[in-house]
Amino acid sequence: MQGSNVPSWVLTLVCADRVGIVAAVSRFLAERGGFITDSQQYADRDAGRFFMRVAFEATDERIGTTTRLREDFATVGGEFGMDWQITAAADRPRMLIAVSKGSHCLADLLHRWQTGTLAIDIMGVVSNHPDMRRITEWQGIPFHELPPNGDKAAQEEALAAIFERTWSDYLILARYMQVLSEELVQRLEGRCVNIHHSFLPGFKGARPYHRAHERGVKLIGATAHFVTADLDEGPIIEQAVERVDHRATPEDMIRIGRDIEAQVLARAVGWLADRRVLLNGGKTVVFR
Ligand SMILES: Nc1nc2c(c(=O)[nH]1)N[C@@H](CN(C=O)c1ccc(C(=O)N[C@@H](CCC(=O)O)C(=O)O)cc1)CN2
Repeated sequence: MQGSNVPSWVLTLVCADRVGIVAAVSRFLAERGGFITDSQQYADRDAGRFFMRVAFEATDERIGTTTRLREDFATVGGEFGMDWQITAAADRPRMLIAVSKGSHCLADLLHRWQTGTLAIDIMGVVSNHPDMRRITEWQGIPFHELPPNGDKAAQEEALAAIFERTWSDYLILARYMQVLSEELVQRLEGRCVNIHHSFLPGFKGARPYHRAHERGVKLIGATAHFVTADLDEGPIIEQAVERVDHRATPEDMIRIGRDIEAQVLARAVGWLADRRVLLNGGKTVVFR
């Protein structure tokens, strides 16, 4: 089998670390003519946990279908107590995007999706303001305006209902400026990612650029992280910084920060789409 339409898959796994994991995985694939195109692994010695991502493709019919692969791999997974996934490389994750009034991260994601450089399906955009309706519907994507601020329960119930109704895999907070309740965060555990406009752990919460300016920092940045109930404390997926100096006003920092935020969030979403991000307690393993 040759060429780009060769059936291909990504296997990711996390399990207690021990001898023989890589051998078992590679034997499983070799027995079925699985051709490994990329393999990365990491042993967290402190946690005693092993992480692995293997991209592989079929060389003949022996490998079968995705369903058959999953049925067969369950034996290996069970033997090692793995938390594993096998996903067809062509399967694009379904993303629901949340935004408030800032367009820069949403516009960047929409452009990358529209130009095919971000392999995701955008199921819709939800917002607590009407401002982003035009840019969203212009791309032919459904826009959902949530109940107004102040009725958090109604707002969150509507958001959760859209997430479930669209069978979304991830909720991307692309500058969505409402703090999600613990109940909603638990409902979306490991499936909700936020872009915070600072280089965490510095300047959590609101108005980070003004506080950074007040502090006189020389670097500003942005952080993409999984969302937990604790504001801006979730496992970090990606970060980046830019140099600033004494002449930079808060407005300059906000302007410089927009580009950093958009790039960091797009990289994080791209790695999620490629199944390159694994949770490791309060941290992540990212097989770039
Ligand atoms: N449970 C969580 N929810 C959210 C997180 C998070 O980490 N955990 N990140 C935020 C995004 N964010 C910073 O990145 C952020 C958003 C909002 C606020 C805030 O203080 N909001 C005020 C209202 C502001 C407004 O209406 O404009 C509030 O909710 O009272 C701080 C940080 C997204 N949600």
